[in-house]
Amino acid sequence: MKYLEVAVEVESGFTETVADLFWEFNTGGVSIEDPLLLWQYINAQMWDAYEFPEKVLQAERATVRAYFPLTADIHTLLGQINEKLKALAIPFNLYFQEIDDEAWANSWKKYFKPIAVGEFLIKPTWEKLPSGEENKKVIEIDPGMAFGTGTHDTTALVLEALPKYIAPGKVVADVGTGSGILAIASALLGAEHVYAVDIDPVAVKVARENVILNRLSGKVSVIENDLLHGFATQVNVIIANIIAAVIKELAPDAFKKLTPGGIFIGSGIILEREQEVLDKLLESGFTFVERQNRGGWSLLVVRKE
Ligand SMILES: C[S@@+](CC[C@H](N)C(=O)[O-])C[C@H]1O[C@@H](n2cnc3c(N)ncnc32)[C@H](O)[C@@H]1O
Repeated sequence: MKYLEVAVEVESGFTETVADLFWEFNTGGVSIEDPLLLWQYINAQMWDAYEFPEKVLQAERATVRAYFPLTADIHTLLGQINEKLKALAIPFNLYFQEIDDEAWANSWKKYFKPIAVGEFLIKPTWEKLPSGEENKKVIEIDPGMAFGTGTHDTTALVLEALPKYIAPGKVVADVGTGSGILAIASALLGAEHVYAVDIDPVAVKVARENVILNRLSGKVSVIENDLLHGFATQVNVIIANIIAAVIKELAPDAFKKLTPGGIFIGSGIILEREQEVLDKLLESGFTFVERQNRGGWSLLVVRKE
């Protein structure tokens, strides 16, 4: 299948804003080339400068790329993206080109390096385990065209929170699993079984491959489904890193599908909508446990008493 790659050049501080705008348009994937961020990792000696093209390291501005299926209404979509970018009132340049999906899958690899988040070390399959990180729980990930390399604040917030809520024996549902990263992390923390659910068949395929890569096929089942509709099993923990509106939609059903004492972890909530999502969770019967904020994103944890 052919895709349209839409590339937007902006100042470093605006990459997440542009990425969020692309997610609003339901892109299948976003990649960010940000020279400032690369230099932060290089200066912290986590990554090596020689691994990145000179052109990217010396670039004055960051580039955010997103991918959309090349369908008949692609020109309308491009027009809408252009209008939304103008409304942000920030300087930008917009480029686009047709690509095949293989090129897209590979575009992630250039900038995805091993990264430590909480107790975990997320490692692309093609990289070696860095020395000094041997005591971390290693998650091998090849994100392909699915969301979830661990570098996004919404994923990192969940990875940091998980050890508090997942103990050996727990049964977990990871709704909106993307690359499967949070389901794999839950299994590594000792969950008895994890149901990893995604509505996107591409994410389901990628998550299944990552589960096999981490030798967790017996512990993680990847299911193509819309949220938890028709899902009959009661679970102890539900994780959902999706977006505010979808978490609100999921809240009443999540309450029903948790056992007493069960925990719901919601992420991907923009800060402006945190209270609205929390209100919906409380209205669904949950009690508040904790909130964490980073980079304009909120993570909410609630319990079914
Ligand atoms: C932001 S990504 C999160 C990926 C990964 N869990 C992480 O934390 O990095 C959200 C995922 O939710 C999935 N999704 C969106 N709406 C959904 C729905 N109604 N049911 C199931 N999955 C959904 C998307 O396909 C996408 O893979």
